[in-house]
Amino acid sequence: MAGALVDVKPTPILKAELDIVIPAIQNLDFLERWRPYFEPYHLIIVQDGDPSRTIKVPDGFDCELYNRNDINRILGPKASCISFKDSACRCFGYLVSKKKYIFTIDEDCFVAKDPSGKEINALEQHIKNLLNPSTPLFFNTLYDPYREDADLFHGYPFNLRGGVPTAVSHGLWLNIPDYDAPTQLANPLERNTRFVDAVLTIPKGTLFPMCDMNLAFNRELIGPAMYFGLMGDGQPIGRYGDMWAGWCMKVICDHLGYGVKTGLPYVWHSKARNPFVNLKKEYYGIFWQEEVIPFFHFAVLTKECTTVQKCYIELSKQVKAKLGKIHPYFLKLADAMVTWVEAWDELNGKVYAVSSYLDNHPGGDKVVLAATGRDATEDFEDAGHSNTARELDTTSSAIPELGITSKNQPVDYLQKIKDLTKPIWADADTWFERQQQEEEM
Ligand SMILES: O=c1ccn([C@@H]2O[C@H](COP(=O)(O)OP(=O)(O)O[C@H]3O[C@@H](CO)[C@H](O)[C@H]3O)[C@@H](O)[C@H]2O)c(=O)[nH]1
Ligand SMILES: [Mn+2]
Repeated sequence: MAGALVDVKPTPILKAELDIVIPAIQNLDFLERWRPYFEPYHLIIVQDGDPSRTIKVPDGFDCELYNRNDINRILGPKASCISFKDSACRCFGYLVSKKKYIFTIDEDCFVAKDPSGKEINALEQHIKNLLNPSTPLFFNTLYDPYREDADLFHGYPFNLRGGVPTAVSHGLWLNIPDYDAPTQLANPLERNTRFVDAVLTIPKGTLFPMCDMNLAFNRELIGPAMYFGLMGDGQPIGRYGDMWAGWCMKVICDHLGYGVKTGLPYVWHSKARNPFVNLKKEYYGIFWQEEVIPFFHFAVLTKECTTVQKCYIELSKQVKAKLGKIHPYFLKLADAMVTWVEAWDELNGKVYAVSSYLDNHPGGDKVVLAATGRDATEDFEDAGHSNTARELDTTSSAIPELGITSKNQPVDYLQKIKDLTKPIWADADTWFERQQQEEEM
């Protein structure tokens, strides 16, 4: 019966709903290794560095490639917000994509194997993570309850068992870990050989160091927050783009009631970079992060922040006011955050956050996501949100803004238990003995 109570959806391939974004400074021969997994998908290659160089992509892949000239042509003056000579440039791919989901991977990451020697289909696991809810509001000690072989533990509140929509799936890496330069210098030969078969929701109110080597997200839910900042050429800092995005994204997910998962899938990270080169890029970040992280811990978004864009603009104001004192760089970064949102809205239109939809469209309206013009009403209801949420009385255990919208959710689960176990009630007193006999045979 494991898993019977928590509906585990089969994993669709989503090839028409997902783009793969890869930042590149060299030929993408690594795609040959991923061909069985990536070939059905559309790739968006963001070529960094000298635009006159040619990046070769193996035949047979459906892809579009953008170099710096393309970025300048498409964004005009707003191109100033896209980093140059840093992997943070990849967020341009999130901007120009028109799909619901994004998977981003580095070109030195390959297919990993699990302890049994079986290849890991990283994309399939990310899709599974994104399509199943997260549990940021109450920690499930058996990890991700929405996996085939797991469920919600005794004592898990029934009115939270529906979980919340998952916005981000943060995968991990075997072999070369994503260490900062000082840690790498102190442990030059350390390799990550530990495969942990778990997916965890990062609890609400907890930040984490997001790594973009093996990352997937729901672009319609959280896309406008996935800006990787001003890194690399012309900037005092580099190699912090993914972490910056992770801190902004997590504060916004916590506010809007979305979940962030980390754990499976693993990829094989093949190359360590020169720690001395990395140290030069990271240097300021190592000191600034000790002040930036408390800033995000205590950042407050008000109830007027009902869309990702509004949250992001509010964060940029707080960055300017509170981090500008650390270094003038943060004043520039705060402006770039606004430019990014303007570029996003210019290319994609506004994307509704779930709770904002409830505020702006009580009962009955369709949920049409302007980013893609897609009617997302069904997803919206599937994710446990219902347009009738506004009609719930406030005495119910429902917490609409946290994505818990159905006051009869506890009844749903209890009713499900009754329905699933009905056959047992017929001969309850002998059922258990029979189970034990069968297990002993
Ligand atoms: O200037 C650059 C450098 C690299 N790229 C592309 O970005 C990825 C990652 O490059 P690389 O593997 O050299 O760098 P790592 O140190 O392993 O990067 C990881 O560490 C963090 C840096 O912020 C981040 O979490 C990971 O990306 C490759 O695809 C390069 O081609 C680039 O575009 N521009
Ligand atoms: Mn790498």
